[in-house]
Amino acid sequence: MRSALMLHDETLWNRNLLRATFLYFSANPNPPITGKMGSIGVLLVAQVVPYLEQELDKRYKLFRIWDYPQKEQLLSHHTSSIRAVVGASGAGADAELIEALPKLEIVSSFSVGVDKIDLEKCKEKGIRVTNTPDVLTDEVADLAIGLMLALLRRICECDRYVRSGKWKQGEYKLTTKFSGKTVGIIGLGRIGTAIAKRAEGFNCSISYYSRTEKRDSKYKYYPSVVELASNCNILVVACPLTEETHHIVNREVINALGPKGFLINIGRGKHVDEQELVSALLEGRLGGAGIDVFENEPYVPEELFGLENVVLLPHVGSATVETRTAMADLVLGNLEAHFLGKPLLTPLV
Ligand SMILES: O=CC(=O)O
Repeated sequence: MRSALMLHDETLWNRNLLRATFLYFSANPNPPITGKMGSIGVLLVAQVVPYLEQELDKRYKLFRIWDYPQKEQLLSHHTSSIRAVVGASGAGADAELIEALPKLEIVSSFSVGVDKIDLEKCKEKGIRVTNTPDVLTDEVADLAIGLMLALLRRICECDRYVRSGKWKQGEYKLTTKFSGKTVGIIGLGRIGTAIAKRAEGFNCSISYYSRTEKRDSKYKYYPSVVELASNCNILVVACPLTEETHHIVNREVINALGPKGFLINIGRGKHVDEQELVSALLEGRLGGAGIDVFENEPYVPEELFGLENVVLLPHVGSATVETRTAMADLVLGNLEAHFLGKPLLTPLV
C-alpha cells in the first residue's frame, strides 16, 4: 500500500510537471514537433529568415537545396523522405521538382506570391499549397505609399543632395505634390485595397483595373489597363503574376501614363516590360518609377542607376522583423496542421 507521504510527493511532482509544461508552452507558442514528425523530410529551396530555417531544422529532417549542387545527389538519396517543400518569392516548386519528389504532400511558400509554384501540377497530384496572405498586406501597402512619396517628393534624391554637400551650392529643385493625385491600381485584392485606403488618406482619388468589376467597390473601374493608365497620375501594380498579367505594363500602357505619370511596382518584376520601362524613362516618355521588384533579381538594368526620377528597392515589400516573423509562423503552422491532419491555416490548393 502506498503511504500518504508517497501520494503527497506524487501529487506535488505532477503539479510541478504541469507547471513546467505550462511555462514551456507559454514561452514557446510554436514548440518543435518531435518524435514521428522529426523524421519527415522538408526541402528548403529558398533563403528564408534564420528563425524559420532554425525552426524547420528543429522540427523536421531539413534538406537545404544549396547543400546539393548536384541536384541528382539530393534526389537519388532523399526523395522517399521529402514530404514538404518550403519556398519563397524567388523559388518554389516547378513541374520538374514536383515530379522528382514522389512523396511530396505540401508546398508551403514563405511569400504571398506563388508564381514559382506549378499550381496546376499540384492540383493534379493532390499536393496541398499554402502561402502567407494577410500578415504582409499592411507592410506592402505601406511601402507602396512610401515609394509614391519618395518618388514624387524625390526623398532619396534630396537625401543624396544633402550628403554630397550640394545644398551649400543652392536649394534643391521643386518636386511634385502627392496629396490629391489620382491613383490607378492594377489588381484590387487585399494589397491593392490596402493601398487604396491609405491613398484615400492623402485625398487621392482611386480607380482600378481588374479582370472583372468589383460590384461592391466605391472606386472607379476601368475595363482595360490602358484606359486606367490614361486616366491616372500614378499607376500601381498590385496583382498576382500569372500568364495573363505577365508584361501587363507594356509600351502602350507606359505611353498612356505619359511623361507626367508615375509607375509604382510592388508586384513582380515580370508584370512590367522592363526594357520598355527603361527606354521610356531614358526618352522622357514616363515621368518616373518607384520599383521594388525586377525582371531578373538581383540584377537591375544599370541604365536606371543614373536617373533622378526613379526609386529602386531590393524587393523589400514585406521585409520587416515583425512581418517576416509572422510569415514564418504561418509557414510553420501550415506544415504542422498538415502533418497533424488538421485544416490548413491558409490553404491555396
Ligand atoms: O514578394 C513577396 C511575396 O510574394 O510575399
